[in-house]
Amino acid sequence: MKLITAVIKPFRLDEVKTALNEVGVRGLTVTEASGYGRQRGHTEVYRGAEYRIDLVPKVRIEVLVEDAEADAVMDAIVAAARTGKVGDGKVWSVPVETAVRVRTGEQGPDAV
Ligand SMILES: Nc1ncnc2c1ncn2[C@@H]1O[C@H](COP(=O)(O)OP(=O)(O)OP(=O)(O)O)[C@@H](O)[C@H]1O
Repeated sequence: MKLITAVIKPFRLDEVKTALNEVGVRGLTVTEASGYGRQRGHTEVYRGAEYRIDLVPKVRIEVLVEDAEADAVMDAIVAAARTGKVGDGKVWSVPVETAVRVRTGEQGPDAV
């Protein structure tokens, strides 16, 4: 299994959710976040306000997937989140040792 984490612009969330649904993702977690990337010296605009050398509002998406799904899920997030402008975000994945579905006790890929 892999845990895919994406930090994206909040206004792209609906597009990303739709794209994830289309590639068969069954669950996800969304959290409000803030941060900056390497362009911190540049100005980023969010809801008409300019943020410069400050933490810019983002959303973090976490998706637990089977290994075979990981590439397609990452590609879907990148394509749906991209505007081509600074601050579009970042997507990464890490290996996951185990997962458990609380209701049934299923473990491993069956729990995804
Ligand atoms: N190295 C990092 N570690 C953790 N979070 C990061 C990192 N880089 C970026 N982020 C998170 O991703 C958000 C979006 O990053 P951003 O798109 O600005 O990254 P970037 O790689 O500098 O790309 P760009 O040059 O297009 O701005 C940041 O606000 C921050 O929350």
